[in-house]
Amino acid sequence: MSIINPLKKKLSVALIQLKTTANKEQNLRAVANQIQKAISARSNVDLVVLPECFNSPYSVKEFANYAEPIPNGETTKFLSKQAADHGIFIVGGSFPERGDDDKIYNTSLTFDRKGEIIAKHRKVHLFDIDIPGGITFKESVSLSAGNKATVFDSGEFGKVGIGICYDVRFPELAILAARKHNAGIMIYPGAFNTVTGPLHWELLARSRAVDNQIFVILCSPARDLDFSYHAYGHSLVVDPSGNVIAEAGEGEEIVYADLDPSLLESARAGIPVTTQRRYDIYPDISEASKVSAK
Ligand SMILES: O=C(O)CCC(=O)C(=O)O
Repeated sequence: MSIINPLKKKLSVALIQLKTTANKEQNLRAVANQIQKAISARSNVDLVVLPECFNSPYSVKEFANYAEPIPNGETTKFLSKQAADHGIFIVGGSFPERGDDDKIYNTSLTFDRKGEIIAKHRKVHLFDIDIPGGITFKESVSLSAGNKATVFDSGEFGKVGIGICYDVRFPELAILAARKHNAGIMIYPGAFNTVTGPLHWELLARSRAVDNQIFVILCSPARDLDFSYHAYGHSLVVDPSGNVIAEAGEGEEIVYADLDPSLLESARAGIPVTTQRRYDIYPDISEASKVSAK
């Protein structure tokens, strides 16, 4: 059985883990500086990834105040120009979008080397949790959920799936991207916290990678204890065998990694689950799980 390798060539990525302030212009300036820094440090960077909510505080009270239309808002134009000026792909973290329906979404845009938007993902699973003594957060107070899974075709290095933060807890998005669309990479801008981060951040990234034998990238804001929401940090890259190949600490940092197609090939050749699945005995898992969720 021949191995399908969706990653067409080696891809050099830079994950920008930075602090977010309440000042949007300052946040955008900081992103521009960090992108410049990444490109100067590694001239071969193909793809830059930013964190969830990199231009606004991560707060249900603030999303509406920072929300912008797409594509005519300031942040879209800024990211497009950064991608075109540097000739790189950018997965633009996420920022609050004001939709045509006047609802607010947590949205991630991806740009190609010319600055064109090639993907738009609205977070589909809103972060509504309540852990007594731990953390309570309810994005649905001010955000609406997107209603589609997102995969883009980069052309040069194959297909890539996008999710945002809490989306990583739902294996279905990565399964769809990897198995239906043949994506070799899942990228999740995220902002886990100091309660669920230590428990699940790395575990979930490694799980999605091993489930599908793909690369998984998670990019977080840096931790800022002066802010109400304490992001976990630890932006990371996991290879298709589940190894963490690059990881940040908690502060501001740029994480670099090369995604090497041979790692994907050897993971799939050594443990050939991609060719051993028994679709005859699990023909429609999503129908079955809908029943159990009732
Ligand atoms: O799933 C978690 O524990 C954190 C999720 C989160 O912070 C988010 O979706 O923004």
